[in-house]
Order: sequence, then C-alpha cells, then structure tokens
Amino acid sequence: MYDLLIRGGSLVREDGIETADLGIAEGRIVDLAPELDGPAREELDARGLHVFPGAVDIHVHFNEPGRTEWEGLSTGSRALIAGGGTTFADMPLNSTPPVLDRATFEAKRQAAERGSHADFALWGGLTPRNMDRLPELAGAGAVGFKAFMSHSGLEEFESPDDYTLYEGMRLARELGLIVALHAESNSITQGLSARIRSEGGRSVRDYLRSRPAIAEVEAVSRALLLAEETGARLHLVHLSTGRAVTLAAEAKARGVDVSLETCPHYLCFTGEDMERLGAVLKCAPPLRDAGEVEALWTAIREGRIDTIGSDHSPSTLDLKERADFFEVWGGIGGVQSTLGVLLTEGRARGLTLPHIARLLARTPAERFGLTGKGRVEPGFDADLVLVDLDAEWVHTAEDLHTRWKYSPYLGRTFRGRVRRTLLRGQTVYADGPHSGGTFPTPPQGRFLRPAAPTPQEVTP
Ligand SMILES: NC(=O)N[C@H]1NC(=O)NC1=O
Ligand SMILES: [Zn+2]
Ligand SMILES: [Zn+2]
Repeated sequence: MYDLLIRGGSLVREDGIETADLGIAEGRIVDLAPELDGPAREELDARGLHVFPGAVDIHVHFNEPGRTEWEGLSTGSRALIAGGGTTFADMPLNSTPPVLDRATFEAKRQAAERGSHADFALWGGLTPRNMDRLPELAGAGAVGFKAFMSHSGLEEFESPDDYTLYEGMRLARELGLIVALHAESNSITQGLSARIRSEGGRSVRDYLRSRPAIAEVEAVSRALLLAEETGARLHLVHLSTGRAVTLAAEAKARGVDVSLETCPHYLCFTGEDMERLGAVLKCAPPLRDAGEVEALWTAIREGRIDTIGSDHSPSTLDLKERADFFEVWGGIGGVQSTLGVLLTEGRARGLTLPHIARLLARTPAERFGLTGKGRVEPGFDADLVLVDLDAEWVHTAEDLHTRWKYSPYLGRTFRGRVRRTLLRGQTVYADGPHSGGTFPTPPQGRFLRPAAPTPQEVTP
C-alpha cells in the first residue's frame, strides 16, 4: 500500500527524462516503474508534467530571529516552495544575534522548526570572535561555517583576517565541515569605497567602481591558497566573474576540495541593469557586464560551476530607498525565481533538464551531506516539483510569497511553471488563483544535520 502514487510524470533523472509512475510511502520514493499497480491511499495524475527533484537552496538569508521584518522563516520558506525548492540552508547572518555559538544556533533551529515550510540546514558563522565556538557549532549540527572576506554590511558579523581564516580552515578541516566564503578583498573594496566617497561618489556607477572584478579574483585566489594549504573543504559563494571561476576550477583540477556557486542574478542582469533598476538589484559582489554573464553561462554549460544558490537577502523598503547608493541595503530578493531562471534562460542556452536538476538539487545535497535529498530515485525523500514546462507566464508581485513584494524578476516572462511542490510526499504548495492558502499548518519543515563526508570526498 502506497501513501501516494504519482502517475505518468516525465521524471527528471540523472541520465535523462523517463515517463513513469512513482510509488511513495512514509515520505520516501519506494518504487519507480513505467506502470505501478498500487494500491495507494491517494493518486496524483502528473501526465504532461515534468517531475524535478525539489531544489536545495544552500544560500539564503531568512533573517529570523531578530530581523524578521526583512524576511522570515515562514514567508521565506513559502516563497522557496512556491518556486520549486524543498530544502534550504540558512546563513548565520542577518538574523540577530548572528549564529556564532550553540545557543544562537539552537534559537534559530527552534524558530525554523516552528515556522519553516521546507526542510532546512543551518550555517554557523566564522568570525574573529567565535573561533573557540566552531566545535560546538559542529556538534549542534551546522552544515558548515560561513565567513566574509569583505565587510558583511553588519557590525555584528565581522570578517576574519588571513590569520583567522587560516586557523578557521584548519579547525573546519578537523571538524569535517565546509567553509563557505564571500570572496571579495576587504582592503580593495574598502580602499576604493573610501576614495570614491571622498570624491563625492554616491551613484550606482560609483558603487560598481568600488567593487571591481579584481576584488573578487584576488580574494578567490587567496582563499584557494589557504584551502590548499590547510586541506579545508571550501565553498565559494556567489561567484560573479569568469576569471574567478577559472581560478577555482583550476584549483579543483589539481585536487583542492572546492565547490563553486553562482546566483541567478549574475546570470540575468548586468551593471547597466543595476543603473536602470537601482536598489532592487543592489548586491555584492556587484553585477558585471554582458561578457561576464555569458562567461558564467559557459562555465555552467561546461560543468565548471557546481551549484546555484539564490543568496536571497532582502530588507525592509526604507533600507532600499536611499539617495546615496552606498547606503542602500545590498541583497536581492530572489528565492522564488531560481528554478524559473534556469528553466527559462538556462534552457535557452542549451542546458538540459538533468543538468538543471543536478545544479539545483543533487549536487548541493551531496556536497553538503543532506542525505536522502536531491534526486528522483527510490530511497530518496519524495521532495518533488511538478512543472508545466510549456507554460509561459509573466511574473507579477501577486506571485510573490516573500515578506516584501519586490524582486528584480517582476515583469519578466518565464517559461515553465511550478504546479505543485511535495515535501516528503505531502503537497506543500499547489499553484492556482488562491495558492496563498495552500501551505499546510503547522509548517512541516524539519531540521537536517549534515552527514559526514563520504570517504572519496575526504582529502587525505
Ligand atoms: N549580509 C548579506 O546578506 N549580504 C549579502 N547581500 C549581498 O548582496 N551579498 C551578500 O553577501
Ligand atoms: Zn555574500
Ligand atoms: Zn549571502
């Protein structure tokens, strides 16, 4: 007896698309075959729809507790699910207090167990203040340690200097956990910002000049050296330049344990768009030119980029409405759009559906030890997204489930629409005119503790 039988969907599997039935029991996929007999408590007709593994967004800022007015675990996870995600990993900032020890970790875990509609893992922070707390964060179940090589934008989350980063990586290696880095040079970005501001620079163009590509390239090369030296597992978040990707891919080829992430906004928008649209597109590293956008797409197509995270990091409107662009909060509202961007822009550039599923689900799940997530296969959690690939739609504010109804993707035409999202076999989102009301109460999200890396992932 299955709890659920999903009939006739086009399953997005590693080797291609296969039309088959899925038998689900106790939250897991237990059978997959061209035709299953049942019986089942419930059946779902998925003919004409593609069945993707639920996306695993390893990079979000839902900001709870402490800055729930910017976003929250409930609103953020609803948006994730409406966009085809089923698991996220929340960054240790901009929630406040930031997650720097066991107590702050447990506080966020409790908030997420109450409020999250998706399964979740949690990052701990690596700052000069909490080096002695990394072991207890690992014990509490942190998915890894996040550090900023440039100013984080928040006083309470300080960036480590090279010494702290070196020691932090050595410790993370001992603990078996990944270090995720925001890689921009503090000294280059701070130095340029100070000079440009002293000359009266306040515009979008001035902001872009204050964070040039070399700031990323230099920090990435330093991070790779430190990872190579310490043997730490490294995850480079939000890479924005082809040069940084090349450096990291070369390091990986010679054995450095590094994974590469980029974000949808670096694949959709340029610095000129930032000048045109303003605050809704402010982010760090900043948007680049059209050449960099295509360099990132090429790197994705050629398999040099491992994962795509949203880096969803919105704020209240007043922090977005500043005349001085340097004072505008930097962070994009994009958690709901990642799959849509890949299905639209990625497919237009020749990405296959299995490749999209790998970037958004399988690879992040495997890299971060989220066992049972990320694949449409027997034995895996029934975290599934039913997509109508032919549906064309224009994104409006009414579609958004985020706390603030702004997004740089509003007005854009997407191809491929999420019709239904299942978390461990339960429908947690259904598309429709009243889709705002379909989220289950209480929220179903569960905490995920990372599994230890498999032997072949452990560097000697
Ligand atoms: N603190 C925070 O969320 N910062 C993020 N925002 C952004 O644009 N880049 C980031 O690193
Ligand atoms: Zn960052
Ligand atoms: Zn971030």
